[in-house]
Amino acid sequence: MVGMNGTGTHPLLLSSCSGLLGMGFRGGASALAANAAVGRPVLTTFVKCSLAGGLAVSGQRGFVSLPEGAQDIGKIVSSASEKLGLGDNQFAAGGFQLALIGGLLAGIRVLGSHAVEYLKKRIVVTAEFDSRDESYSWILNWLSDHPYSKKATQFSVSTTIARGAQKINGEGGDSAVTATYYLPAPGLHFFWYKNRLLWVRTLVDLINNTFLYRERVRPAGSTVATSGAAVENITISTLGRSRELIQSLIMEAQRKFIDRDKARTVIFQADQYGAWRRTKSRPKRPLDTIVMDPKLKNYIVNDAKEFFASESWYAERGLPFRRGLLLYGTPGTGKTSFIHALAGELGLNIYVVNLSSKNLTDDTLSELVSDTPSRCLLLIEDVDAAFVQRESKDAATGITFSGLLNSVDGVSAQEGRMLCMTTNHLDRLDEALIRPGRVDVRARFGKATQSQAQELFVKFFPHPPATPRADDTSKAVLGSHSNKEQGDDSTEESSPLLSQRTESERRAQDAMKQRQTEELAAQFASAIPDQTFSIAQLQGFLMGYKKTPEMAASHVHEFVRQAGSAEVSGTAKIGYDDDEGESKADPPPTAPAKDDQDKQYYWEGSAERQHIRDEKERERRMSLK
Ligand SMILES: Nc1ncnc2c1ncn2[C@@H]1O[C@H](COP(=O)(O)OP(=O)(O)OP(=O)(O)O)[C@@H](O)[C@H]1O
Repeated sequence: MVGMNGTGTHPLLLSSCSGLLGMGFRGGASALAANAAVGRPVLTTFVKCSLAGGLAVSGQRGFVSLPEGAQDIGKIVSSASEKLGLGDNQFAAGGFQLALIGGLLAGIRVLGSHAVEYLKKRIVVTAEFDSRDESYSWILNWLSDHPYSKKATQFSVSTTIARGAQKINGEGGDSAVTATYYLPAPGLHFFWYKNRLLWVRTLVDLINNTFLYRERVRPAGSTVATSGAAVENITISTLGRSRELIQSLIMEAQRKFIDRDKARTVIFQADQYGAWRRTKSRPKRPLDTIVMDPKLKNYIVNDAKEFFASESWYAERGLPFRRGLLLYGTPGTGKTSFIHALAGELGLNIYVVNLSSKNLTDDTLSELVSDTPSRCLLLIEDVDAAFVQRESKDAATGITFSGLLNSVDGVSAQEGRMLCMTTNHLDRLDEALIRPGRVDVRARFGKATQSQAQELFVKFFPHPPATPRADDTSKAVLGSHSNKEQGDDSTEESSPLLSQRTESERRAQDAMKQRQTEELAAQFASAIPDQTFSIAQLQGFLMGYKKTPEMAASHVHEFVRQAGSAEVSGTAKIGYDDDEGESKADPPPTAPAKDDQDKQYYWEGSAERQHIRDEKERERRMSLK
């Protein structure tokens, strides 16, 4: 293509060299800068410019034969250089020409990319989702449900739906199998939504500079310490100028995500970076699974409901829209369980602060509290754990008592949240922490009364529902079919009668079982000394007899005699419950001597224990059959 001249000096080389020297250097530099700005390999552009410049000049001077357009450019460029008086100086002229052409091309390129951007904005609607925002989870969840993700040949498998550093671990699966999400693999994906073509893409990985379409950028303002949390972006685009389609997609995704959590209580905890992290979600715990004084239960629930419904009442009086609840009492009496049930009843999520965390400082605590959503339960468990009165219990705890007070009701504290604190030692708390305004309701959770023990038993062994089961109805229908097949004409009339009889028999059976359970519950409760055992202890005992209420009722004396020994209940705990708290029980009549306790397995070899174990073993074998 490129011709050679007879003088031995290659004009193209001459032109390129002169481009680097003299005036051309500046032009080349600006071309380089322009090209760097558009993100293209600079060297390639430089070579292209040099070639074009060289070719144009060479064409003008007759060294090579060039297409007409290029020759015209060459003519314009050389006439311009002649006008500037550079015609005689081959180096200067070549450099000038190169700079002019390079600049021209770079200008065209920049203009071109701006034009493309402009056109894109005019004809493409794009929504961007950042993994630091909750909307990112909506979109991932939506994408994982979209038929495209189920059919895509390139897909990612995940047991989490990530939101920044937050993971939603395997929720939705049963206990044995973790839930799995299928997501389109990183890259560009096209799919249909409401008969319109959409495309989703994640952007270039800036850290590794690889072509992954996945953008990982350091969160704005983050320090090196927080750089572990990479940020990802997803964009969804469609042709057109109306945002309606994408907005409806976002709303659908949001609804789906919220529906997914509707029957669950989501629990957030502070991570080491001082940000809330979604740790788990649980099915909502019904309030009636909590065994406690019904008056107290209703009082707290109604108080909380009233609080969340009276935002304007607080605003009118200039009062901070906050409420504090303190639950105190012996371990295992249901304080935490009640807060979970309360959150379920109110449809709120729980944000848990662990005051003993070494990463927590006054600043992070204050940030965390102000970052809670406007409606939530903020839970501080074992609030006595970090402080004894005003003194920090553990030097490693990064918060001070005044930091805690400021966080819970300082100016930056979020409005609309209910602060729930639990403690086993009310007496260890500083009055300032629990003064009215910070704590509005105090509730004591005591050990089980006899009637609570009875209630627990009935709840633990629920009597079967009195409604007909689906399989029985189908059995009746099946019966009518098989009789028909056998040519029995009377079946059509007798089938409803049959099902009616089955139904009334079942009701009678259910009623009998219910009576039996209640009798056993009464028997169980009568053996339990009042306010001696926590519900958790009683529940632990019942766990040993999950399917045999009769045995639970008959062995309860043993349990009481051994003062709540978990061995009797079949759990792993060994020895006596050493809760000195509020126990009003007399020392257990057959309590072993201290020496025996030290041996731990003092009951080994006892004939009675052996009998119980044999019975349990027999039961276990029966259940396996
Ligand atoms: N009043 C109760 N009603 C129903 N279940 C209860 C009750 N009290 C305790 N339990 C059961 O006992 C276990 C422990 O309860 P929970 O953690 O709520 O007690 P807690 O008072 O918060 O204890 P701690 O002070 O040690 O944190 C849970 O499995 C819970 O279901």
